[in-house]
Amino acid sequence: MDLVVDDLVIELGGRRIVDQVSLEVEPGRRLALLGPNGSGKSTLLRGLYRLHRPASGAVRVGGDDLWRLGARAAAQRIAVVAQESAAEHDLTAFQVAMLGRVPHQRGFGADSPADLAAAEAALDRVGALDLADRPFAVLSGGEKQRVLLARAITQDCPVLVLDEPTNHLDVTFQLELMQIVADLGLTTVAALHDLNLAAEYCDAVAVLQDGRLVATGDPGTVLTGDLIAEVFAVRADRIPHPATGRPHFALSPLKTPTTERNP
Ligand SMILES: Nc1ncnc2c1ncn2[C@@H]1O[C@H](COP(=O)(O)OP(=O)(O)OP(=O)(O)O)[C@@H](O)[C@H]1O
Repeated sequence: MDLVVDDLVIELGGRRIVDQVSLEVEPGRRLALLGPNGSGKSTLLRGLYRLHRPASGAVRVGGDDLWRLGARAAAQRIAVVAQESAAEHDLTAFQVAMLGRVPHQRGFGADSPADLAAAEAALDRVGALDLADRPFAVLSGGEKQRVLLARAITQDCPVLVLDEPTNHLDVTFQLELMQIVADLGLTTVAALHDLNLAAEYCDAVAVLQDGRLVATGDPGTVLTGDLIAEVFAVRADRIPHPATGRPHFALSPLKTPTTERNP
């Protein structure tokens, strides 16, 4: 299922936070949303999962306007791994994973054996089955992140939105999570801070600066040293990843301390 962002504007507190952004993610492709702190990544993502209504423009999923679809139908199409919300606090990890089934259920107490099996399989897939009976609130940041990914998998949607999914994760699970996401084969948009993870695991990148899209396309084409210097104010020396051949970036300050000390 495709995801189209069409001239989207989101205004909050009287400020334009997302400024006329247009994007298209084809079915099964993965887009990394990049940009400095405060550039509008999370706000744009919230526009994709119906938390912020556009001031103008539209988000279409599978050809349908997100706001015409309604909340339940939208939650059957778009699953989200965002920073945790209060909703999970009194639940066990298993119950959090089960929340993914809610958009597919009618009425209360309708957990079918298939729903329970889906939650169990999702926890297993993210290596969190041993956490199933533990209260979500006491889990570590990385453990919570696994369970929230399990909930998104349980939701069984064609589109997946992730907001900084590798936050809190050790390096092993950062790579594991990106691989799990890639293996799901869903239409995916992920806000990432790590340029190397973006270049390694995503088909395309979109770079935001001050709420505006400054570049979009294939990571190898878009992520030039000049673009990275301009947007992030760091020097990026690009090398092919020794194992995969994908673009890899060695980052350093634009003015290195060595240069300043030894002019
Ligand atoms: N509800 C709100 N009301 C007013 N301003 C907001 C609101 N939410 C976000 N903003 C502002 O919008 C701007 C973009 O914030 P956003 O969280 O989308 O950026 P981001 O790119 O995700 O940043 P980070 O990388 O630091 O997570 C910031 O200046 C922020 O203060």
